[in-house]
Amino acid sequence: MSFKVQTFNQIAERGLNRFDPVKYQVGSDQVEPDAMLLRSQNLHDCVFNKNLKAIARAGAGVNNVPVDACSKHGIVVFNTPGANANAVKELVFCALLLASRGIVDGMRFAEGLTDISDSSVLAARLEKEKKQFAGVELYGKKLGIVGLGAIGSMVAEMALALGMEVLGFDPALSVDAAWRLPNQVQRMESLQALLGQADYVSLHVPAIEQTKNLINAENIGSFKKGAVLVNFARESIVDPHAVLAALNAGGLARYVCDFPEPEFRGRKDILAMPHIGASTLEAEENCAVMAADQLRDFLENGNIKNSVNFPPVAMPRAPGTCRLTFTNDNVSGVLGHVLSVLADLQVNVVDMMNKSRGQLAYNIIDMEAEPSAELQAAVAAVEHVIAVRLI
Ligand SMILES: NC(=O)C1=CN([C@@H]2O[C@H](COP(=O)(O)OP(=O)(O)OC[C@H]3O[C@@H](n4cnc5c(N)ncnc54)[C@H](O)[C@@H]3O)[C@@H](O)[C@H]2O)C=CC1
Ligand SMILES: O=C(O)C(=O)COP(=O)(O)O
Repeated sequence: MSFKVQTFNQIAERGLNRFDPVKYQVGSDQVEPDAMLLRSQNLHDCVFNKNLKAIARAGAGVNNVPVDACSKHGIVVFNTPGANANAVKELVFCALLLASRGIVDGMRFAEGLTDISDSSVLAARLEKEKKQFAGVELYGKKLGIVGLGAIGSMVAEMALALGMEVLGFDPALSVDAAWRLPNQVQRMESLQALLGQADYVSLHVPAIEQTKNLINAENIGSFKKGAVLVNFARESIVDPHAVLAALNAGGLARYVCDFPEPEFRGRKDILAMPHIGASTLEAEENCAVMAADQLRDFLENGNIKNSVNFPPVAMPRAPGTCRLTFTNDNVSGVLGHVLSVLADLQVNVVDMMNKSRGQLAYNIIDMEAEPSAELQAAVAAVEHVIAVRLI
């Protein structure tokens, strides 16, 4: 059995090395791939080949992948939850400091004194002027965190360790995420309430329909005067025009983000980085290894871990068996129909598993012996079956 994996973006070597070259052809030039492995590559206009079985996003956000269309074609979409969270957390720490102290302006000023060659004259000038670059401390200030998942919870821990008060808002918080959260985080009942109290607001929500322009012209007036907004989530979550208006009016003091816009250029109150939240050696390796391992287990065994559109499924393989997997619309009777097809072909089932998520159901069936050639086509012909594999 061999597979083709098409890669996009910079995928860490450690992840690529997880693919055994005997079984896998991996690279950006693969055509008709079984799977795709990518970071922020936009796949919304991509035409998927019939052979495509899975897409792995080495990272958290899957807004660059047409997940609904993938589900319709039975394509499993994976991400790597938490694998780059620490990298983002550390850059949020940096963002809080950049927004609070005269770091950028002070360094630019010092660099710009090129006409002074005498170090004691330079030191005297810097001492005289440094009052322009004084700032405030994070200790004792309130940080409001919107979205308390993998990144939000780490940011909360970090802020508490810095002596900040932490307010959190997350109406969709999972039980696992709630367990991870430090109990000093004060739960806010609404975004409005959080915005009204926080000195700093950091956004850590996914880019989905419900979070589009989450910070907008209507609620930007709710921020405390002089507050700082930090966005290392996605550009679509913040309306840039609302932010510019609030900065111009003196409501917001600073906007620090990972998503530059042309209108941001030249402004001292906006610090925009080139989407580097996850760009560390460690995060890139973590994401690539996790994504590659998830793809391998799916391609070789049909197991599914960390998918955003399929249920989690893992079944150990009994020695000497042959595995059938199929995806179907989540309606009654399909599994029974498939089992009767197997019975008609005199196939003995050794073990099986059936799980559903939303509109989709996914099944693994281990069979005693190598089935006859017509089995795959017979299962594919069953009404509501979307995709079938023999592995
Ligand atoms: N700048 C960068 O390089 C990176 C950006 N990201 C972005 O950060 C986002 C969050 O990442 P993770 O924390 O790993 O994801 P996560 O899935 O662990 O956490 C997201 C949290 O947001 C919450 N949420 C959803 N809708 C919400 C709403 N309307 N209001 C408040 N909370 C809401 C969810 O309940 C969940 O707890 C990603 O979706 C991605 O867009 C992630 C990694 C790197
Ligand atoms: O994981 C995420 O959601 C990110 O935004 C990271 O993006 P990247 O992999 O650095 O292109």
